[in-house]
Amino acid sequence: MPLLVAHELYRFFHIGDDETAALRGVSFQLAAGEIVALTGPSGSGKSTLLSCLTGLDEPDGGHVEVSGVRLTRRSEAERTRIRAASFGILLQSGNLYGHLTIEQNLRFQMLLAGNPDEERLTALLEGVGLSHRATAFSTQLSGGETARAGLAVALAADPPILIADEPTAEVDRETESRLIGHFEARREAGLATLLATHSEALANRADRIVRLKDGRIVR
Ligand SMILES: Nc1ncnc2c1ncn2[C@@H]1O[C@H](COP(=O)(O)OP(=O)(O)OP(=O)(O)O)[C@@H](O)[C@H]1O
Repeated sequence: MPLLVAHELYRFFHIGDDETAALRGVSFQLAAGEIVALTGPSGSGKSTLLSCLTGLDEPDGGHVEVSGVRLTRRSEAERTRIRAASFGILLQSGNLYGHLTIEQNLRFQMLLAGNPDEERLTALLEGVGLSHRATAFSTQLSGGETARAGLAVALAADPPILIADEPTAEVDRETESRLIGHFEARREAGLATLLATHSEALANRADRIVRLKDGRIVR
């Protein structure tokens, strides 16, 4: 059974009299042990799709299932519960609490998941190359460091599904290949990973590429 299923998702945004159809009937599946790259031009609907898949946003039509459980059209509290149990999420910004240090952010995420583990915390920091910045606050990090710290937080609870929006947007080649190593380790462990990316290097390492254009999947 696929871990994540989207059935015919539609999402419209209105600003004044203008309507943007950000998603126009997107159906999609993600299986355990799979890395899928979501690509498409700027404005094609990638971030909107990720928000709907994780229940951070509600689609106007269609629905999402996570491990066979409907996520769409539930209360905020229920969506939050399902999201916490199933997803690690890396957004383009806002992944870290600014008043906590990087290691405190990680520890907090592990506590929320009910699984504090100092060894894992150390390994995660090492894995994203931030051991030396463990006690820094997010406001003290560069763009690339912020992205890597956000990824460590998203990975902290070993989520069955990792959803990452542009995870390698601000990192150098070496760091990008290190992050790809993390995604491949998740595949080996039978975990699912969905990455929205403009990086060809990253997309080419995925098992499958799903392309969006004008809110639709193009084959
Ligand atoms: N909250 C919003 N209000 C109005 N329009 C929105 C909103 N969010 C997204 N849109 C519009 O929906 C369309 C899809 O946007 P989305 O951010 O999903 O694209 P994207 O493929 O992730 O782009 P990028 O690669 O630049 O991040 C765009 O036309 C965007 O302007």
